[in-house]
Amino acid sequence: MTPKVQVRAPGKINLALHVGPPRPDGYHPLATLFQAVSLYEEVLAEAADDVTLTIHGRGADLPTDATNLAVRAAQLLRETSGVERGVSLTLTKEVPVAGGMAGGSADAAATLLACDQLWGTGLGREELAELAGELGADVPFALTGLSAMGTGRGDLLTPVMSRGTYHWVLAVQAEGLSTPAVFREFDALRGFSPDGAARGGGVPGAHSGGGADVAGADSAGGAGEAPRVDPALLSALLSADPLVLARHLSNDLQEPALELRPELGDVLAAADRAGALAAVVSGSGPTVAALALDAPHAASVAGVMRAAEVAGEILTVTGPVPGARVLEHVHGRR
Ligand SMILES: C[C@@](CO)(OP(=O)(O)O)[C@H](O)COP(=O)(O)OP(=O)(O)OC[C@H]1O[C@@H](n2ccc(N)nc2=O)[C@H](O)[C@@H]1O
Ligand SMILES: Nc1ncnc2c1ncn2[C@@H]1O[C@H](COP(=O)(O)OP(=O)(O)O)[C@@H](O)[C@H]1O
Repeated sequence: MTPKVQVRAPGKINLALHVGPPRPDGYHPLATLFQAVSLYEEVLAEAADDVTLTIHGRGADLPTDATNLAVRAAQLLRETSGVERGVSLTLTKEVPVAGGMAGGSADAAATLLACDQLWGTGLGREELAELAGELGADVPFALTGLSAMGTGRGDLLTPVMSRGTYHWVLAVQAEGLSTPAVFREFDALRGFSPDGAARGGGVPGAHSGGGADVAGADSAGGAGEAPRVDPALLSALLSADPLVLARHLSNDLQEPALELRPELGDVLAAADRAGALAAVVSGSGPTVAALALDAPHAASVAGVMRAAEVAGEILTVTGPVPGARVLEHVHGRR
């Protein structure tokens, strides 16, 4: 039997996303609170001579060449570990493409773990996390999952304690939004030039320093401050009470996403009318995450939002869930 490894990795939503002005390398310092949710990417890695990729589920029109994040992950691990074998990758995608839920990052994380196991490279989770950070700002979080604060480019992770399970209704759009385009719109709205210099005067939201951390009580992303996660959000996650969490959802990229996709205003309004506790654009959008009290409430909110026809699809998910996990490992022989 051909050796094979099956891994799954979750998508994420950002409960809070504070963004600073661009650094000289074009990246923006972030302070974000990630929650991994129960929408998964599955990667089946089978022993082969070359690196190849087949895609099922969403994203059947994504490239399968070396520009695909899953292929890049396999190539990077091969180069780093000196392995000369190949892998046949089969990707089954549930996470919306370019939806602000880091599906491509989950593909990369799942592929790193699957190939690491298949090839027996013996790299530890820490070394895999380093490679993950090279592939994209969101990739390290897809490895670890659960709840974490991301700083730097979003790739420096601090695990965060969270109690209970939160129920979300996701409004998924048929057409994604480009992450770089949303960051560019953010810069334009705040008067930042792409190299980090402020063009205009008052620039609420952040300054040009690279740091980001947990804020003092009322300084989450305040003027002249590095972007920060509000400690009240961390406390809310310990409360296990969705009514408390609902008061702390925020996203600095929501305004630029709405600028580029004004229809998202209708989605947020529909979530409100449907009785969601709160709703926020996830990451760079266009997926909107609406928080519910519990599973029956989420089903009811989803029903009303579906009837409002504001999104291509309405899904219900829960979070937090664990990061990339091996589902099956067949050692076999070739
Ligand atoms: C915005 C966020 C929030 O979680 O999520 P998504 O909406 O993409 O899921 C992330 O920061 C996205 O992370 P990821 O999608 O891995 O980003 P990368 O591939 O590293 O970068 C794509 C592009 O986004 C911009 N970018 C990304 C991260 C960051 N801290 N500053 C940036 O300016 C840059 O233009 C970069 O070239
Ligand atoms: N395996 C992959 N899955 C999804 N997108 C990928 C993949 N590899 C490369 N990409 C590119 O990354 C872009 C955004 O990726 P994705 O993670 O789906 O969204 P987001 O960054 O909004 O969370 C896609 O539009 C596509 O161009």
